[in-house]
Amino acid sequence: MLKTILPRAAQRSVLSASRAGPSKLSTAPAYQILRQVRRGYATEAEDYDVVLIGGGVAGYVAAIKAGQEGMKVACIEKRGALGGTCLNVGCIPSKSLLNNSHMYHQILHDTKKRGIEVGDVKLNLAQMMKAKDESVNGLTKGIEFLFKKNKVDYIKGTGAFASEHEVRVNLVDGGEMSVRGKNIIIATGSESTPFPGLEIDEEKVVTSTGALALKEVPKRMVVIGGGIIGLEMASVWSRLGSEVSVIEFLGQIGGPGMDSDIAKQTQKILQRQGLKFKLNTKVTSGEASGDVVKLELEAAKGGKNETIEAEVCLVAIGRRPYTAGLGLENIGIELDERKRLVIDQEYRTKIPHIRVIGDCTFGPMLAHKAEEEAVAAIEYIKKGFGHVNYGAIPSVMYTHPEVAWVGQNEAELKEAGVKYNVGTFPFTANSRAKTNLETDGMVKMLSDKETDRILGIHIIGPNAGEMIAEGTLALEYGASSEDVARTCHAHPTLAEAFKEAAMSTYSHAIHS
Ligand SMILES: Cc1cc2nc3c(=O)[nH]c(=O)nc-3n(C[C@H](O)[C@H](O)[C@H](O)COP(=O)(O)OP(=O)(O)OC[C@H]3O[C@@H](n4cnc5c(N)ncnc54)[C@H](O)[C@@H]3O)c2cc1C
Ligand SMILES: NC(=O)c1ccc[n+]([C@@H]2O[C@H](COP(=O)([O-])OP(=O)(O)OC[C@H]3O[C@@H](n4cnc5c(N)ncnc54)[C@H](O)[C@@H]3O)[C@@H](O)[C@H]2O)c1
Repeated sequence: MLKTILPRAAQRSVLSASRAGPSKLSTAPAYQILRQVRRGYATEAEDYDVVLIGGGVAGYVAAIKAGQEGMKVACIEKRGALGGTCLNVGCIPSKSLLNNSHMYHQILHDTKKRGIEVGDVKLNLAQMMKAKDESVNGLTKGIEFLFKKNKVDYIKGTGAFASEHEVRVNLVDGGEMSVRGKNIIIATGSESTPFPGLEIDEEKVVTSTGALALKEVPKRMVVIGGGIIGLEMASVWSRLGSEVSVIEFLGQIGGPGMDSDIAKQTQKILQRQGLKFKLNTKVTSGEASGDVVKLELEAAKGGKNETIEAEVCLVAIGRRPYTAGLGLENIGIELDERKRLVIDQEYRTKIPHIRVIGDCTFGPMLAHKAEEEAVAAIEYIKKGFGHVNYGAIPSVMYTHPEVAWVGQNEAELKEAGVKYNVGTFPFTANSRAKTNLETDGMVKMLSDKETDRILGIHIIGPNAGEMIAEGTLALEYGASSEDVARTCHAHPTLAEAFKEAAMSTYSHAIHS
């Protein structure tokens, strides 16, 4: 049973406004909540089949899927907009800035050789940010539309467990309500891991959220962490004119999963674009003083120390699950040592009707992984079976060129003692890449030495993020490299490089 509890002040405002007549009543704050309830943001109906806490990719996809399955569903989201990190401060705004900063950089440095001479090129950062915000707003509103279409009740507020079946919600517009769920799914996502001692103000010391909304191009930017967030944001601001240095603790960039051959090529290309790297280097401390941020650096394996200064410092050392204020103590659910909610293969916590999906539990922190889990979790509830192949989840870094991979990399195969074949094909030998004057990069394929089954695909090159879909499908269907090599690919396309890498894995490529 859903209860709408209005604060005393709000009750008074409804009462006095109702005495003043209908025009005053409709603007009273408490009436707005009731109107939200009637509009479908919340409902006075009975218990829900499924309640989602969190309206990010995991939560909103699960809510829509549950609606499609005919279940009575509510989704509680506290940020005042649907789509979570991905749509509001992650995938979408970062790709908008990556795309448009690339166009700007290309017009400045690349079009002349193509026979396109452009006059006075100017950056209008405010307009670039506006274009980003418009994409975000359009997409988040689109989810609200899908909620209505699939009869999902959208409750704007912060949810916390009152008991195993009841979630208390502090509404964004004031007031409280409680919802009961036969099933409750936690999808509360993740947050940036802070760097000890460096206070985030999102202006000088920023996480990705601040880096997506800087008001001017900093003269210098220092990035702590050469993972995906670090490299995507470093690319944006370097293209727009900042001198960017990336400090990475490990001996290679790209974060976990990137094949080391590909990581080396990526670093070379990004260096050519102007990025500076310090690998095997640990940031030990930092502070903002006056107009600059100063970081103390130390060689990871001991050695000389140095100081680096910049106008803006981006902290990009990973993300951690977010479960603050969820009232987990009220239901006795615990976190593991990395603050992840512990679940079984069907996403169930130790309280079986409470499940967890997305960034706040195990696995890569990726939007498409969250989406797969959302569909599977609802299928487990509705039908008793679901499916996610964790061995075939692609990763894409949207730098230029893009870097994409799926399956295992060479170091992982070596460590597991698996015998494998390697095939590579460079874009310098691909006709379409040559005509497009975009020849940086290669496709690398790894297959089982005995069976030829594909084990991993690693690409750096133009449109790698699209091309990896073919690799993911091949991996999902258990294809051999010969299967791909014998599949006809249209000419002239970049995808021919994928086919030729497969040919080189099981036999020989034609064009190299
Ligand atoms: C800069 C950046 C770029 C990224 N780019 C990509 C990319 O290109 N591709 C990709 O696959 N992934 C990308 N990611 C990762 C992707 O954003 C996450 O994997 C994805 O958002 C996870 O979805 P989620 O639903 O699990 O969590 P989230 O998207 O974090 O959503 C969780 C939601 O729950 C809400 N919430 C939390 N607690 C409560 C509560 N108690 N009550 C109500 N609501 C609550 C939060 O407000 C939030 O909206 C990027 C991340 C960042 C930071
Ligand atoms: N395109 C995408 O799919 C995309 C884009 C952005 C973010 N994401 C997701 O967001 C998550 C977080 O991204 P991220 O880049 O912050 O994390 P990450 O784990 O990918 O990279 C963090 C890097 O920081 C380094 N590091 C840690 N401490 C350090 C220190 N003290 N000094 C120097 N280096 C240090 C680590 O060695 C690592 O390489 C990732 O899981 C990623 O999947 C995905």
